Formats: sequence, C-alpha cells, structure tokens
Amino acid sequence: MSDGPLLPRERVEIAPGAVHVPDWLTVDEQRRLVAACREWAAGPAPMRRTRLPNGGLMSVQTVCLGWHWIPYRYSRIAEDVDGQPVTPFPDWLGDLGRRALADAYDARAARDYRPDAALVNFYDGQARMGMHRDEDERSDAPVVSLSIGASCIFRFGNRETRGRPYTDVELRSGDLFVFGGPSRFCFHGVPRTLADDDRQPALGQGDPPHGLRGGRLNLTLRVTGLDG
Ligand SMILES: O=C(O)CCC(=O)C(=O)O
Ligand SMILES: [Fe+2]
Repeated sequence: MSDGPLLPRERVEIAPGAVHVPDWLTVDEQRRLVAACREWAAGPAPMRRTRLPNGGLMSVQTVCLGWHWIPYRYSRIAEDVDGQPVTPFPDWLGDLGRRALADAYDARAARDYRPDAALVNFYDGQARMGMHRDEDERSDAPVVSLSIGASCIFRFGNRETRGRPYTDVELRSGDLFVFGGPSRFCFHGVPRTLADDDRQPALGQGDPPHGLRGGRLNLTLRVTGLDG
C-alpha cells in the first residue's frame, strides 16, 4: 500500500474511545517491528505459550517487555518461563505509542502517554484469544494495539458481558487499534486468525515485505500503573 505522506489514514470509531486506523504502520516500521519481535522472542525469557491457572495452555505464543504478564498479574521476572528478568521496554516503542495516540485521538492524549509494558503475541493459523478484559493494569490509560502479518477477526465488545453487543473488525497487517476512555475495560478477543494477508506474496515467491512469513503478530502497549 502507499506510504504517501499526503494520504490521511482513515480513522474509524468502533465505540466511544475505541478507534481503528487501518494501514497505520509503514512497511518499514512493520519490518522493524518483526525484526525486533524475533530478537525478543529468542529470550532471555523467550516466547512461549502461557499456562493458565486451570492448567490449559493459551494457543497464542507470548513474550513480554517491561513487565512480564502472568495470569493475572505483572512481574519484573519471567517467573513462569525461566526466572529471568523481563526484557526492558524500549524508548522507541513508547514514541510509537505516543504517535499512535496522536493519530487515533489527538496530540493532547499523546503527550502524557507513557506505556511501560508490551505483550507481543504470535498467532499461527489455529490460534485464537477468548473474550477477556485487559484489567491487570492499575491504570485506565489506553491500550495501543499493532498488528502485523496475517489478518484476523478482532471482536470488540462491551463492558458487561463476553457476549453481544460486539463489533467484529478485520485487523490487517499495519493496522492500529486503540481502546481507551469508556472502552478501556471492554471485553475483546480474537475468534479467528485468517489466511495470510493477501498483500503477501504467494508461498514460494519470496518473503512478504514485512518479513513475517506466516502467522500474525500483535503488540499491545500498556500502562501498568506499577512502580519498581
Ligand atoms: O491480538 C489481538 O489483536 C488482541 C490481543 C489482546 O487482546 C491481548 O493481548 O490482551
Ligand atoms: Fe486484550
């Protein structure tokens, strides 16, 4: 897709405070994020499926930055992986988060945004994420979500129940989704990862421009509200 500076990104408000900006990341930014995610995934505290308290394994694979998420809390140590300190949250990712808020909301919202944790999730074709609220943070600052690679159905619901009403949004490579304000604690999930993005070359025709050769990456930037 075009990275022309004069083309404003379409901005779609799904619910008050829940904004989808399709095609927000440039191909270069996507490539940089994919390369960074590969390094983070290698560890220390490498990417893996998170075990839930009921014993089940999540279908997505996750690596964390800044704070390590263990259901249902945050720690500086990857206690349930290898006991290593979590990879620091890089400054450039905070800058990207502020730019995301400036475009999804406005400059004022962006100015004070200081995300200190990121969850990096990898979805193979079978992976899904059940309806949940991001509520282990002690802050109501917005969540910034970035998607790269295969498309998915992202289900954005309401604050009360896992069921209807909800809106299904197709998130594609490069898309931004922000949920804050009245939407910050809404249920959401990924009922389906779709076939690889149709902007990627067919199998055997080389790597897609962002460098992710199958599957989907999602990064959520968060403010934990935690000290230390
Ligand atoms: O993959 C997505 O688009 C959403 C991920 C998510 O909800 C989460 O990591 O809490
Ligand atoms: Fe979430």
